[in-house]
Amino acid sequence: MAEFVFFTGPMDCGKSTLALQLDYTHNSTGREGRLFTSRDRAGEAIISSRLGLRRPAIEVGDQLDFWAYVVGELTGGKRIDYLICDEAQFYRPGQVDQLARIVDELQIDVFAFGILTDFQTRIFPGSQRLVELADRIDTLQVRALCWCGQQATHNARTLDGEMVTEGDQVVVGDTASTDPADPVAAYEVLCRRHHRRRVTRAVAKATLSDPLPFGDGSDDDSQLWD
Ligand SMILES: Nc1ncnc2c1ncn2[C@@H]1O[C@H](COP(=O)(O)OP(=O)(O)O)[C@@H](O)[C@H]1O
Ligand SMILES: Cc1cn([C@H]2C[C@H](O)[C@@H](COP(=O)(O)O)O2)c(=O)[nH]c1=O
Repeated sequence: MAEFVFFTGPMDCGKSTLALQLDYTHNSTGREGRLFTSRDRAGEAIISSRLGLRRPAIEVGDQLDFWAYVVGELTGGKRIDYLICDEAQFYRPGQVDQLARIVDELQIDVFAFGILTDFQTRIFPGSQRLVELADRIDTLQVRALCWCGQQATHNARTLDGEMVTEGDQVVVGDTASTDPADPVAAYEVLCRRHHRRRVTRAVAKATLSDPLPFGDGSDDDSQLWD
């Protein structure tokens, strides 16, 4: 029975790495897959992981019809056993419906990877549809950490180290970007408490005399309430 799985977690938790690992594992057993992505930081039509792995992929623009693409390949005599779909938060909900149809009617596994929520803690429309339709939602096991040492569950967009609260939902960017000349937006993963209080690593460093990176820290930032 084919499966529709949504692998999710905050930025920088290893989703793209797992996507490429799954492709490698399935492909090495003789299965044929197709890789898709949307607006990867490394550029168009590429899946890149921070561990250095990179693979060419099909870029998912708004017009891409997964169903038509797969049916076209199959009727052209090609074989497809699975799809790897990275940055799936950027897919249109209708495209996620197409993926579910591919699983059910063509018996092709679909493995989708993406973040759930944006910098304002709102769910991306594509991720919402994935939550609604996937057979299984798998939260990644490599837990990204907030600067305080708690599990990072939220994605903050930053400017000069401070959290930004207004802006477009989609702005491609990276958690490692510290270069102000870097064209991509900067992001930082935080626990809910520090996302709510807008306490990024830089703010904590500037405000707290002794930020405790892995202590309990329960009241250390009480002065940082707005
Ligand atoms: N130099 C490194 N050495 C070991 N692991 C690394 C290194 N750089 C990144 N990682 C791992 O890769 C993860 C990010 O992987 P990536 O696939 O790019 O994440 P995502 O797609 O979820 O944003 C980090 O959480 C960390 O575990
Ligand atoms: C929170 C948030 C993120 N994005 C972008 C930033 C990155 O380009 C991707 C996430 O990639 P990753 O492989 O999971 O690190 O999403 C965005 O456009 N808007 C946001 O609010």
